[in-house]
Parts: sequence; structure tokens; C-alpha cells
Amino acid sequence: MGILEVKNVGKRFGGLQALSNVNLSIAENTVHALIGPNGAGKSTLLNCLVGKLIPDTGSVMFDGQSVLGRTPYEINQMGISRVFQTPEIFGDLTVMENMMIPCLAKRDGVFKLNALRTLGRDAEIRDKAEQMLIDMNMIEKREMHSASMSRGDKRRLEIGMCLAQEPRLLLLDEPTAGMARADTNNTIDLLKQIKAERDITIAIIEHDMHVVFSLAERITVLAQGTPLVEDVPEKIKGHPKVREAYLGESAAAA
Ligand SMILES: Nc1ncnc2c1ncn2[C@@H]1O[C@H](COP(=O)(O)OP(=O)(O)OP(=O)(O)O)[C@@H](O)[C@H]1O
Repeated sequence: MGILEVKNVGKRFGGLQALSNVNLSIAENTVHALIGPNGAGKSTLLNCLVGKLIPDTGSVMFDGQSVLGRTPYEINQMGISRVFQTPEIFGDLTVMENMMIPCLAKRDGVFKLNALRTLGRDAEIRDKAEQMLIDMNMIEKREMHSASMSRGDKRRLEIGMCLAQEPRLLLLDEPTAGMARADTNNTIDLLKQIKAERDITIAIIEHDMHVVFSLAERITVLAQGTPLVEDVPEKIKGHPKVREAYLGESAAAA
């Protein structure tokens, strides 16, 4: 059994069946990519995993426990962290201050922004945040204001902030969207490093096939709200059904 088990999940928005009969099993300590054309339902599915949406049908189990009916905060506490398409960091704060936030949230269960004033004197939190910045190869940027960093560095910080919560499943929603090639390659290297150094499962939604094929051990192709094929990357590459889903029938026949 996988660390994440999705069974028969369906989700409708008014007249649109965005997901139907979605079955997905993600094995522990693997990198599993979810790909598919625009509008295939990838983000909707991710939202169902983190409590942002409640499926109309089916079940979502994480490590044997249902996530359905739990709040995003409770699901996060269960061990699922999500990195959004747009970096969710506090631009006015320094890199170090940003990193202390999830460290405190992990230790104390809650976070209050006014705690930041005294946080610098909290040795345990400071040490943990510093260690995370070392792990993320960002320690020399600790005093920088986050808003002034490159997109790649913002993403690096945000991934580090997720890891500070010590998740068992990290969900990445188009982590390299809008990045220049150099930043994309840095993000690929960072994710490879994270995977090599930690016991962690990574599920990634990504349109950039260079990223997908550099990282994924298994790939599920979603089309029109339903999984079309699931296999190892070598089998997905050039799969006629996948070409058809992306390019349309005429292109697949060409
Ligand atoms: N809150 C919503 N209300 C109504 N329709 C929605 C909502 N969210 C998504 N949809 C629709 O559901 C379908 C699936 O959308 P979703 O964003 O999950 O696709 P996606 O595979 O993530 O696409 P993309 O790769 O473009 O991000 C689309 O037709 C979208 O317009």
C-alpha cells in the first residue's frame, strides 16, 4: 500500500465533472509526477489532497488515515506540505525570519506574527532555522530581504520552509513555472538533493517535461479528469495515449 491512496475520487464544479474515478497510489519515498494537458484536473486533485477542496465521491488516505473532513492545517500536521505555484513567503521579512516561522509552527503548533520580535532570542528556533538554511545552501543569504531574491531563490526558500515542518509527503505544484532555465536546473538539483538526504515522498505537478523526466520515478497522466496511464518514465515517453492526450488525435496518428 502507498503512503497516499486515492480511491474513486470525483469532483464536480457545476456542470463540469473536473475529476471522475481517480485512483492513485503513491509509494513511500518515491518521486511521483502528475502530468496532463491544461484543465486535466491536476490542481483540483492536489486541492482534494490538502483539504482545500472536498471531493464529492471517493476516499483519500494518507498513511492509513483519511484526510477527508480535515482542515488544511490538520492535514499539514499529519505530514503533508504543499509548495504553491507562486512562492508563499513574506517579502518584507529576511530569509532567516521567514525560515523561523515554520520552525516555530512545527514546535508550538501555532504561529503569531508578533512572535517574530522575540524569535531571534529563541536559540532552539534560531538553530533549527540556521540548519535549514545550511541544508538549502542559503545561509549566506540569511539577512537578505526575501522580496529582492531571484525566483529560483524564493522557491528554494519556500521549499526549505516546507521541509522545516518535517513533512513525509511534499506536494509541488509546478515548482519551476515561470523560471529561467538556470533556476529550473537549480531547482531540479535541489529536489534531487532533498530526495537523496531525506526519507520523503514527493508528488509533483509539472508541465516542463525536462523537470518531470529528470526527477520522476513514476508518472500518472491525467486527461479530462481521469488517469489515462501510469507507468515508469521510459514507458510514458512516446506512449501513444499520452501523445493523443497532449496533441489531439490527428497529431497522434501523424
Ligand atoms: N473552483 C472552480 N470552479 C469551477 N471550475 C473549476 C474550478 N477549479 C477548476 N475548475 C475547472 O476544472 C477543470 C480542471 O482544472 P484544474 O485547474 O484542476 O486543471 P489542471 O490540470 O491543473 O490545469 P493547468 O495545467 O492548466 O493548471 C478546468 O476545466 C477548470 O476550469
